[in-house]
Amino acid sequence: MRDHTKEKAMAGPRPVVMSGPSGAGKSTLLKKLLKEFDGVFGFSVSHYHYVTREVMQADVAKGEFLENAEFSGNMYGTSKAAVQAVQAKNLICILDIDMQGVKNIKRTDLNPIYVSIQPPSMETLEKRLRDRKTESEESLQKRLHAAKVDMEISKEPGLFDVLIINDDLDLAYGKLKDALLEEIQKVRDTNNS
Ligand SMILES: Nc1ncnc2c1ncn2[C@@H]1O[C@H](COP(=O)(O)OP(=O)(O)OP(=O)(O)O)[C@@H](O)[C@H]1O
Repeated sequence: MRDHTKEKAMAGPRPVVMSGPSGAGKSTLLKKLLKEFDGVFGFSVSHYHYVTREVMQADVAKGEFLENAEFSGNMYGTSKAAVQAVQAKNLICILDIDMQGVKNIKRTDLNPIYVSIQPPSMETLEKRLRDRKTESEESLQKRLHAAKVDMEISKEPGLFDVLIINDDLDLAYGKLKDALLEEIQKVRDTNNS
């Protein structure tokens, strides 16, 4: 059998997908994580691409992008190469992506840990989004609708490795840490060796 140990070591730590509806608490949990584990996590640079539309579209078609979107006529995306660059620095790359992004990344060989952050209920989600005071009524309704869809799809067996209901923040954070502990330890071990 071929020995893949070396290749894996060179690839670096597994990335982490953090998905879930807007307002579920992804940023809140991430902030805690970054505060507790300094120098362990990294972010892929989501860049505007100064390439022609044709080049970008070809890359998207080849599956080089995990996410791509278009804002005011510009195309942008998170590329696989950007994630690998973070891994090469021995950092756990955090990918805050939506369901479409999750499906795209499944088609790559990046092998992330898939985490879904979910609100305890639609009512709680609505309250949190309203209290956050970041949305207009229209955008709030849009997010609530998208959340319903997201909550349903997330239950699909095998789609996520861990599904965390963010009710009590400290409990949810504990679960997130448990899911990532092995990878965090690897980063630390590599740094200390
Ligand atoms: N466990 C919790 N209990 C109570 N409030 C919470 C909890 N987790 C997060 N919140 C609050 O809910 C709101 C939404 O959380 P947050 O902004 O982290 O969500 P998000 O998933 O990152 O949303 P978006 O995708 O829109 O950025 C925030 O105001 C946050 O302070």
